[in-house]
Amino acid sequence: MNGLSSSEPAASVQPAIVASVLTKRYGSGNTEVVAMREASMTVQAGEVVALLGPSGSGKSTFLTAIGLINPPTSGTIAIRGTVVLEGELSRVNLRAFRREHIGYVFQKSNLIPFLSAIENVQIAMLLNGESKRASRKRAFELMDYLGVADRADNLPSMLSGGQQQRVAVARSLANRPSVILADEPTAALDGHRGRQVMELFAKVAHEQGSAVIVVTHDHRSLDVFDTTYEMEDGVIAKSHHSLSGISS
Ligand SMILES: Nc1ncnc2c1ncn2[C@@H]1O[C@H](COP(=O)(O)OP(=O)(O)OP(=O)(O)O)[C@@H](O)[C@H]1O
Repeated sequence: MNGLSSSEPAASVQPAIVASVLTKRYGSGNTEVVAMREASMTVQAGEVVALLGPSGSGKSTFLTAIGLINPPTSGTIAIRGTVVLEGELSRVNLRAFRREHIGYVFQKSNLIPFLSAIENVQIAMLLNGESKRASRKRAFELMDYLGVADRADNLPSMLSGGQQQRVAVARSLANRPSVILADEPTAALDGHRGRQVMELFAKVAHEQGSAVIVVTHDHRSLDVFDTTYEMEDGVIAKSHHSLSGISS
């Protein structure tokens, strides 16, 4: 008996995201701002997390650090068991890693203005080596799911802010990333559409096993999330409210 069996821990047992004691300083001397102070968070595959906090508390700084866009000054970030950043030092090719594993939805949709809505979704897949035909099919399905398929061939400038944001959400899901990060993705949407987008993130997390972190000010949709964190003055803490336990 060689002892190798299916009881061997699978790679998926690793948390999807482990952020450990992240600190971020902007500037120096008189103008120094400490935007994150020893912020830590572990997110499991399939978990959908809300990050709340007042303006300027460091939420975007935290999210862009996890998104490998804005490295922390110190602390480590591991994604699916791989240490990707140690302070500002990258341990992997960040651009390639980001493209393969991370979907990001910004406060503003950041669509490419000279590509149609569907091309904006498709391009994420084309860059990952997907065929034109398969990427167009999936882009259309995602847009249909988000209620913007009828605007597929329009340029972003012809779409409302909310429609642009839904295209951006479709784009973030295109490559079935293991980590999805969204910075106030529903700010431009009405309550109903906003809730739909939050529910979609939860569905993607639960069905595809993606780890999702959503920065939000919208307390009305908090029941959709598995875990809620609050950030204040650069410090992250798990929320005391047990949302699943709210009965009223
Ligand atoms: N590039 C930068 N240079 C200097 N200071 C910055 C920079 N980016 C952010 N900050 C500062 O860091 C702190 C945290 O900002 P951050 O954008 O992360 O907060 P936030 O919680 O996302 O805010 P909001 O909810 O308003 O988007 C703020 O004091 C901000 O002014």
